[in-house]
Amino acid sequence: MMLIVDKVTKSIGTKKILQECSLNVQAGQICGLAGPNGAGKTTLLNCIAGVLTPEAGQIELDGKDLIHQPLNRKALFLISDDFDFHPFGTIRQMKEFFDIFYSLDEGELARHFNHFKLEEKNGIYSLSKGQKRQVLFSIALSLDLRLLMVDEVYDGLDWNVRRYLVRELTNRISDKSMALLLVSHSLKEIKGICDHCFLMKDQSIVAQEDLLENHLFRIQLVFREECKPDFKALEIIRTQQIGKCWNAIVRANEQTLRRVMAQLSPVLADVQPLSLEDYFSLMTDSSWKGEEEDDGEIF
Ligand SMILES: Nc1ncnc2c1ncn2[C@@H]1O[C@H](COP(=O)(O)OP(=O)(O)OP(=O)(O)O)[C@@H](O)[C@H]1O
Repeated sequence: MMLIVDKVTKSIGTKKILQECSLNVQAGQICGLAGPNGAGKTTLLNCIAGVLTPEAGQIELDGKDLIHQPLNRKALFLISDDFDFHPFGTIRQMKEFFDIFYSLDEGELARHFNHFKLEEKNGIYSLSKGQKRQVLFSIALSLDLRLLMVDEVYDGLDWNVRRYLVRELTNRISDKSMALLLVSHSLKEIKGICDHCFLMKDQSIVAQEDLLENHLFRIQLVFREECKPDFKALEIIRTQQIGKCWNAIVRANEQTLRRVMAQLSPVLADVQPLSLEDYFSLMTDSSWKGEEEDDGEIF
């Protein structure tokens, strides 16, 4: 595992923002990080990047401690959604600022600046929000990184810039030397570029999904009488019982699913493939029970 975030806890003032938050990212992965407003996504990125120091937990990149060894952070870069460089500085000064800590590949940087028609002599104040992001992406793409994190990945960027960045970023990770962790509020955007997605809610990661191997289904079963169906052969993610009706979110092969459902012999059965949007909505809906919240008798 390349990035390991293990049980990270962070408070700001008296408020707990992250509570034993854990996630792992492998080299070559493009991971999305989604979740409701205020869930703690930005705080998590800031803890990984060293902008904030957690009070408990471990963060490692390639087995190297990121919390207490700042130099290990040279292998990562965070494009935050509110980066504010000295307003009277120029693009050149911004480049030189990052060059103090990182080693920029000047040729690569010039290629991106040319593409975006960015001139180093220009003042940061003269740039639009999207152009400021273009500068940061150009710098990030010119570094020798293991992990690039982007908060609000497409914020302020037009469709041509997005297409260019998707191409450049996927090229960069194709040799599996690097990974991406991208925060977005749009699951559509996440599905468009990511191969894995984490869902954050209430200060920690509550679900994750492989977007390439997505075999999620929502099943609805109605029985003659109230009962506790035997779902053992299926990987149950969530269940909800309303009288004689059982709803469940399962991860399964469709054939196995249909066989198990036939064995349960309900009066009525419905199977629907589950979209990521629906899955994450259900994971944030407290009327559904997770396996760990059950009394253990059913599964
Ligand atoms: N400096 C701070 N002082 C106090 N509380 C803070 C501070 N920064 C963040 N918080 C709180 O921490 C929680 C998580 O904030 P964070 O910005 O990490 O969430 P987020 O998931 O990125 O949200 P959004 O999707 O709205 O960008 C929020 O409840 C927020 O109010």
